Amino acid sequence: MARRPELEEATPWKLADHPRLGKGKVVGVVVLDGWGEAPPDPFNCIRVADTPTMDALKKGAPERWRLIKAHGTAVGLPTDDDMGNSEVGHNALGAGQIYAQGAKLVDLALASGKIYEGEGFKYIQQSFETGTLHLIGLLSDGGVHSRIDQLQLLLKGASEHGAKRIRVHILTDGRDVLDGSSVAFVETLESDLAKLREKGVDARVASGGGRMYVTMDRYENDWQVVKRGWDAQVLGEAPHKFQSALEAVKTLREDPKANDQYLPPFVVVDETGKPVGPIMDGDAVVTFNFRADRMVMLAKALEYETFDKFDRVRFPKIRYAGMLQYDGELKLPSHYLVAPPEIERTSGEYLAHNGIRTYACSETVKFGHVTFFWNGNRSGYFNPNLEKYEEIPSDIGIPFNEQPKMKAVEVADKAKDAILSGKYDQVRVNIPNGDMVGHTGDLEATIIGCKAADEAVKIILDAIEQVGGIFVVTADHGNAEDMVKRDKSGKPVRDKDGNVQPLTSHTLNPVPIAIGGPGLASGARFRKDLTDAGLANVAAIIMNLHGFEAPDHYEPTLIEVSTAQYLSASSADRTYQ
Ligand SMILES: O=C(O)[C@H](O)COP(=O)(O)O
Ligand SMILES: [Mn+2]
Ligand SMILES: [Mn+2]
Repeated sequence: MARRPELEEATPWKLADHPRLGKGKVVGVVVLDGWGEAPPDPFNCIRVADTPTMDALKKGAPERWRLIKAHGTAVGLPTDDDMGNSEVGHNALGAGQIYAQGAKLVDLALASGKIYEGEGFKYIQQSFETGTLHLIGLLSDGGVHSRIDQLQLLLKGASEHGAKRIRVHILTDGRDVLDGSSVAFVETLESDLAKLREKGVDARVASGGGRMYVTMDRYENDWQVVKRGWDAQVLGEAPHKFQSALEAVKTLREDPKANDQYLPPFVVVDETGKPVGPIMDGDAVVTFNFRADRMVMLAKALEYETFDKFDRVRFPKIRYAGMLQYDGELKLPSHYLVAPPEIERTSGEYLAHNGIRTYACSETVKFGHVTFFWNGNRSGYFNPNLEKYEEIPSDIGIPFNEQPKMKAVEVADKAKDAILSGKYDQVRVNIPNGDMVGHTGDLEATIIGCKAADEAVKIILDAIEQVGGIFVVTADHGNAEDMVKRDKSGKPVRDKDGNVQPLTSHTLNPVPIAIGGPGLASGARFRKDLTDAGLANVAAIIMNLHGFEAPDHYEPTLIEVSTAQYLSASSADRTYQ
């Protein structure tokens, strides 16, 4: 969606009072990451897990529980075949509006050719005569952080616009796509690069590694991840050396414990053992991921003159552009190929203008989700006097199936303290387990993670009960509710030995939303219409619960307040209402 400057002028920041819902109640907002709704099934870890709190919300108060869409066009993705993800999910939850997201904007810019006319491309183009163009990013068709078809178009377009020497630095996926799919993606890329070579462009893969071990850390959880990538991409140094990327990925996958997400770093070398593509002075670099969170750290390393997160050894003088600008507040990177969605007038900004005091918390791996993504990809506060964001350090250097409870209870305890403190009107958290453990593909661990997430919800709901507050519990997209690769009819795919393949990715499923708490007016319930509603409708709900009407340009609220002070579920059934 285009920038709408008219909003700045015409729309006041002051929100109208809600005619029926009062002010002054603490509102607890819980986002369960990767918690979708699907029928019971042995591969639905949420249904298998013991989740009494979430079950009570669903069964206890049917007028206050419903499903909302969390994927595809409902969250601004190109098609309804696109699974949801945290960036678009939290953007929609926080912004209350549906914006065409990075994936779509890049598609449009590539299709129209406008990408090559923009400032970002013209900037890197200045290096093409004498330097190399390096493309760094996630190699898959997951559509969450990047897409291989966009990389293919960019390779073609860049060579047609003057790039003579191109080096691709790949990050293998296995998280948004099936583990093991890296080999086929490398084959596709190698074949494209071979075609470019036939046309006289010196194009090769120069380095690689698994996304979770090389480069794609987020929220400064572990800079060593970025350093491993830097050493391979910039310095041409890695523990593994191969003469081609295909040989690299095939060989590294021979290790029985190998996993695309965690492949070790490698560099591609020539016959003499020399790396074929370290990043040098005078080169151009593009990070081709459109999603921000896992590219910001590398962007800082590539762009910031002063940098102390690890020893860069060499800081090449390059022309660097992101596929998008990843951080609107930091203006990072300063050059980019496609303008990001200008997510404006988020609920956080509105509520800050209306005096709402907000506390937000998660553990490191999801901290930016309830702050940065929630606020439309802006870091920092709208009003530091009204907001406090707190981060619980995540475990470092272990896959989350080894610690599936993660910091769920710690995050919930922080939220509880914030709720009981009387200092905040909104207490917002992200509970990561369903998603982070779900991405490991480990069913047993995911079941433990879902139980822990449910316990965290209970801690928060109990605190809300204690202060007479209101809660909203929802999720950003599915993951843990479907953990197996399925055929078109929905049956798990089994190999000849009867084994299934774990599904590590998100899903297309809707997510639940529940409202309640002693502070919620007794006639408040979900409307029966708007059956197609999605995550973007949640911001209006939250504004209502703070006693405000949502602005007209927001997706509509899903709440109505009936005059008959009656809810059909018997209160005996209701643990929370
Ligand atoms: O970055 C990741 O971990 C995955 O690609 C997507 O997961 P998220 O959208 O839940 O962060
Ligand atoms: Mn998520
Ligand atoms: Mn996820």
